Amino acid sequence: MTKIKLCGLRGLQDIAYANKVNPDFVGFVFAKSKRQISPQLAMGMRLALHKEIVSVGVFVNEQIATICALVESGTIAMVQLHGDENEQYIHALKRELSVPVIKVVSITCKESLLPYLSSPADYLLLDAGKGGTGMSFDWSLAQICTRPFFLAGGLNSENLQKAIATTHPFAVDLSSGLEKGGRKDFSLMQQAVSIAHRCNYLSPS
Ligand SMILES: O=C(O)c1ccccc1NCC(=O)[C@H](O)[C@H](O)COP(=O)(O)O
Repeated sequence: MTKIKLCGLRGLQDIAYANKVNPDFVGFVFAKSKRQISPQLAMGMRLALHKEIVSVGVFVNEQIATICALVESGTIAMVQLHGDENEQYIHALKRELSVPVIKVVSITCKESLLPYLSSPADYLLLDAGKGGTGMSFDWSLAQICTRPFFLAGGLNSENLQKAIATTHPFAVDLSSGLEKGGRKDFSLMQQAVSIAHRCNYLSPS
């Protein structure tokens, strides 16, 4: 089984869909974006979400105190850093928190991953660009990733199986590919979870 994160959920309807399709993770975007939600809405969504599903907060160059408040309130149980956060920032965050941290790497060339292979983050997330863009990168560039990673960037139910077979991720992460008319679509969410959970590839550990 490959784990799956459904990112950019924006309201209680999306949570009702997630509870039915049962992903491993859902993502709440707190960064400035068309998918940004408030801490108050996120807390309401967390309360409505099944306990077994992990809620991940997505941030871009956020104040550490803001992230800590969301973890301490129980709104999120994992942190995704989608900006220019360096190792010093991640060490500082990890001194404050005991939840797992994901550092996003934007993959543009063969060398993109190299500086992150020894990152203090618990996981890397390989993406194509600034986040939630629906763009893919060249999956062959994931080959040098010697640690468990999330694969993201332009994934959808058409290309998901091939992406998993090519890169062997710990988990996949989708947002744009789950949307129709800018809103999450139940049947796209259901298809994506079913494909990921049927695939049995493990990333290196
Ligand atoms: O979704 C956004 O708008 C967003 C904005 C700023 C930082 C991150 C953001 N999203 C993160 C994600 O949705 C996923 O981690 C990933 O980038 C999936 O993207 P895609 O499936 O290509 O839409």
